[in-house]
Amino acid sequence: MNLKEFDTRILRTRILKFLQHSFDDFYEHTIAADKKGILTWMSESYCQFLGLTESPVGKHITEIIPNSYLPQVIASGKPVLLDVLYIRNQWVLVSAVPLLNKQKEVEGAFAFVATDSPSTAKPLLAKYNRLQSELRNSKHYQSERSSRYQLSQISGQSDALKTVKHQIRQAGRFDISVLLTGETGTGKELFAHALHNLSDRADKPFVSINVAAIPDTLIEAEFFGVAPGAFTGAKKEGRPGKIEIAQDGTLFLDEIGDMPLALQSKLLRVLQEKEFEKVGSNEVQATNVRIVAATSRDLLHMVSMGEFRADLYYRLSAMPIHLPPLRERMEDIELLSERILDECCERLGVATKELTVDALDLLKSHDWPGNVRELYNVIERACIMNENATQISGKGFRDVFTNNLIRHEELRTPLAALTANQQNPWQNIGSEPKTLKEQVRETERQAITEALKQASGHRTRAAKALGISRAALYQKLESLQIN
Ligand SMILES: Nc1ncnc2c1ncn2[C@@H]1O[C@H](COP(=O)(O)OP(=O)(O)OP(=O)(O)O)[C@@H](O)[C@H]1O
Repeated sequence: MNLKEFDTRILRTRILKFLQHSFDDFYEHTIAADKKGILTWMSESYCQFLGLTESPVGKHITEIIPNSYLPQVIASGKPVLLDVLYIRNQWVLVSAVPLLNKQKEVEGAFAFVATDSPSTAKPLLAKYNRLQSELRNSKHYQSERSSRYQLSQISGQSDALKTVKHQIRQAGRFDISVLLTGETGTGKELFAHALHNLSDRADKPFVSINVAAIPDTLIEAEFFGVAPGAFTGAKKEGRPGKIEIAQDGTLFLDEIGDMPLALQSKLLRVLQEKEFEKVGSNEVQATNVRIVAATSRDLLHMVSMGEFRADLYYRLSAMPIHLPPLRERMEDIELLSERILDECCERLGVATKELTVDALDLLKSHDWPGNVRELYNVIERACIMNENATQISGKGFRDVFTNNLIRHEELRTPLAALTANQQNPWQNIGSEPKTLKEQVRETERQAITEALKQASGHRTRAAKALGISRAALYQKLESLQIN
């Protein structure tokens, strides 16, 4: 062996040693299977992670991990150098390599798995989860014309909720207008989606429009669309309105109580005559949409005050369905909380958790003025505050409630809030320097979140406290992706 060959051998040995140590540090679990996919090895830590009480050796890999990469690696003979896999409610990092004999035939495969190795896997997985949630959000925007929720996805077993589900199923069978009423955060939008999915229009568009979020000056164009060259500055080719986009499907009008009177008469025409005209056009267009409207306001009272057209009210409420507030269906808290907890852990990329008995008792004893939305926010906050815990106890929620109260006080004395923030503006955000734009976004997000909490999720009150219009608040909620 010449000197050069000797150097190369030493170098290779060193590299292999280094790799071995890196794998030990980085990957916590290992698993191997033969060429038929029968498990020949699984590290004890992996067995524990998977919750196995006996050795899986001798079983087919897919019996233990149905979505494992090993069968694919065995079949192709090609490695999966680094990928993610969803196991036991969390994402893990996986590297899988084929084991080849001298003839380069596949003898089996070996995989390394990292779950929450603090140095490498955690930041990577956290980033992956963040990207996933951004992707989900962007898909949500892309698919705003499709309906996302089924009735079965709406949690709750209380009699009150069962009655609502029954009414929604009934309404799904008839092509009539439906008016969903109920306090803020009771799930009106969720039920509107479910209703659409149950109807004959399910494979047609579901288009949602939040009447309160659109300034009065723009609402007509948003609703009916704009004719080509309708006015200076308008697009040459014009643009369709939501009514046209929802053709043959469902048009969901959220916060219908905020619809200006002038538009109310035009909507009545849509309902009665099934026709409309675009802004800047006299051409009458036929339409076929089902209208589902929702409001948290007392529309009948508005009718008596002359703020809402009586004829429109009766047209819209061919089938009125009232959603009960959470405090009237406390039996649903447990199911709802568990579902929301799982969802939050997955979305935030934190360890999966369960709720202790005293945590559930505490949640059941709260009044929930902000309904399910408030419950969602409280659980989300508890998840963040107990990021690495496997349980959230009553104390965990008491901390959230206390924290909310303190921050509400801060909000009432803006100077105090300002001073507190100036002392350590990034205490909850991390230590990396942020651009001015990010800082402004974060400050806005905090102020809006707190205002909503203080107003128990009531958006009109929150907008008032923040000194902005409802429409501006809705735009911020959307751009800052606040639930
Ligand atoms: N039964 C439920 N199961 C699961 N999540 C729910 C349920 N009801 C409401 N939510 C959640 O609560 C939040 C508020 O729901 P939604 O927006 O449908 O309420 P809303 O009555 O339309 O509120 P607003 O009147 O303020 O627009 C959403 O995050 C929704 O996913």
